[in-house]
Amino acid sequence: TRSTRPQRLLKAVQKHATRGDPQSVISAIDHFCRHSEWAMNIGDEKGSILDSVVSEVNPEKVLELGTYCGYSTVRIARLLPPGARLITLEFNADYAAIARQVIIWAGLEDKVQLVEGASEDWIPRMKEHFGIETFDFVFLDHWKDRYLPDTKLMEDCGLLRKGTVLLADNVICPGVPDYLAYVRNSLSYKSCYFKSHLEYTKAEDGLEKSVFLG
Ligand SMILES: O=C(NCCCCc1cc2cnccc2s1)c1cc(-c2ccc(F)cc2)cc(O)c1O
Ligand SMILES: [Mg+2]
Repeated sequence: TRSTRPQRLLKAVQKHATRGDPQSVISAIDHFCRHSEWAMNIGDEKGSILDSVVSEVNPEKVLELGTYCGYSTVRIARLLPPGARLITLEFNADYAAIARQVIIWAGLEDKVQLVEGASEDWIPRMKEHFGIETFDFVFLDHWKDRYLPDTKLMEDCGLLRKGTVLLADNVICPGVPDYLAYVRNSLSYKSCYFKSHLEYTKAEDGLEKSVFLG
């Protein structure tokens, strides 16, 4: 039967990228998505903003909600200091299988723990299952109607500390209006918007960076 888009994306990585070279994996995926088939990776333009925020935070403990093919996982993990850890949640088992192989091709498997399942099931288990106290950086890129409930769930589970940085993708397209209203109006967050474009297109999109104030 016909291959899936993530399978074709992985083939492009294995054909054009150099094993152990994260930048070549990033470039191969961006080339595939720009010249062959669009896919919902954060992309190179928003990806550069992600890189700058990750470099500024220099996190030890990272949570990514929404792995997809592992593009942003590789972008983040390649910037982490030795000993830092990234936990990434993916709901779709087929996407997770592709992402595992992309992460291995990039040579970043030692920094990344990919977990299959729903955020609402795993967030309450982070402490006892992964020995996590709090996260330094959280990247939200999963179901857009889960950004707000999962942020409140992370607050309630004590997973955020003074200074934890949340970075949310797609705050314009597809859009997360309830989440934006919350982080921009809550006294517990200092929030700012990074205007950009929907991956590989001219449509407006952007990232919202929100610092938890405790
Ligand atoms: O849906 C998007 N991402 C979410 C898929 C995640 C499913 C998961 C749920 C879940 C639950 N628990 C744990 C892990 C996970 S992973 C998405 C969509 C577009 C887009 C698509 C069409 C379009 F015309 C314009 C934009 C662009 C983007 O950048 C996206 O990120
Ligand atoms: Mg996204």
